[in-house]
Amino acid sequence: MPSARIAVIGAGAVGGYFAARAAAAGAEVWLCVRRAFDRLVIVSTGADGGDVEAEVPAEVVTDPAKLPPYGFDWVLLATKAHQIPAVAPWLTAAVGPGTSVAVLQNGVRHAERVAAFAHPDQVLPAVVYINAEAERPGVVRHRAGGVLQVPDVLLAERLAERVLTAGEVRLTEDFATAAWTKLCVNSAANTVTTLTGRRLEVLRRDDVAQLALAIMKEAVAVARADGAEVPDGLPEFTVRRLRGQPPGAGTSMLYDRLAGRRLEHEALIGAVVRIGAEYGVPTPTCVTVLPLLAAISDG
Ligand SMILES: NC(=O)C1=CN([C@@H]2O[C@H](COP(=O)(O)OP(=O)(O)OC[C@H]3O[C@@H](n4cnc5c(N)ncnc54)[C@H](OP(=O)(O)O)[C@@H]3O)[C@@H](O)[C@H]2O)C=CC1
Ligand SMILES: CC(C)(CO)C(=O)C(=O)O
Repeated sequence: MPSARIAVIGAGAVGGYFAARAAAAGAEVWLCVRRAFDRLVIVSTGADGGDVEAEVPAEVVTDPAKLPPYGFDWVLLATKAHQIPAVAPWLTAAVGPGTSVAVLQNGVRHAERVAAFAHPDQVLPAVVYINAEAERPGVVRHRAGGVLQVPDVLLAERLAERVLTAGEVRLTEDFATAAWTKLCVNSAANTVTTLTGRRLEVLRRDDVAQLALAIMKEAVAVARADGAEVPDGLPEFTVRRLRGQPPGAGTSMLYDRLAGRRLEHEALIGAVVRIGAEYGVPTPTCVTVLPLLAAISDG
């Protein structure tokens, strides 16, 4: 008897990695995909520096009508934020009255994104700490991390007990601050890597680090206006930490640029600009770079 039956909608880098963790914890895993693949493989770096591949036991389905009718305990939603409308048929098919929905995405105000599909009591927003890249359908390269930060509510305890492990689900009493803290990081890291077309090593350039700091300082001001208690020194700490990421580590938005896909900029630096405007907090650096991302994304 599996610990839980879960559907992963958005079986890319994040969805693929946490699908693997859920399968390892004994869950029955269904991957809801649009591009079929035979098997999900997680690639990591072994002690000798070579690749280690682990195959994940999971069902792969390409048609929402093919999902089992008996209902899922959990949906792990791990598309990009702007892809949610496109996966509406999957959400409609997979979410029933007894289903909880974990939203594994960057940005803030996660629960609002799935309000059309699930009651707020069924939704668990999650800040994702990982560095992973979907190299092709069914193949995820995991470089670092693998922790979800979630509100300290009953659903979170259930996720830790039945789908993942306690070490992978970190509870916080102030989720808004957690989400904003991560958004401050993404507003800068994802932007400078995507604009330069380079991985996080680009932050070792002092001029690029200065741009990242300017973006993050604006994001911190907006976060605080929105009630988040982001720590002092977050921008400087973040640049130091990102400079130390493993070789090859990029950002989820850079991977989209490299693959010629639409970008997630509106949910990241775009959210800083929009919410800043709501509070009258100026974000001149973010306002300046946002159209560049939009131009890359929309052509
Ligand atoms: N990658 C990372 O290291 C991190 C990412 N995040 C966040 O996690 C979230 C997910 O990012 P990430 O995993 O990198 O993204 P990916 O692009 O790797 O994965 C998204 C997945 O969603 C699938 N998808 C999109 N539209 C559909 C559709 N209509 N039907 C079925 N599947 C669909 C994509 O399929 P297809 O392959 O067909 O496009 C892809 O497999 C984002 O909010 C990101 O910001 C947070 C922390 C780190
Ligand atoms: C922090 C970072 C850059 C790690 O991958 C991330 O969240 C992303 O790639 O979106």
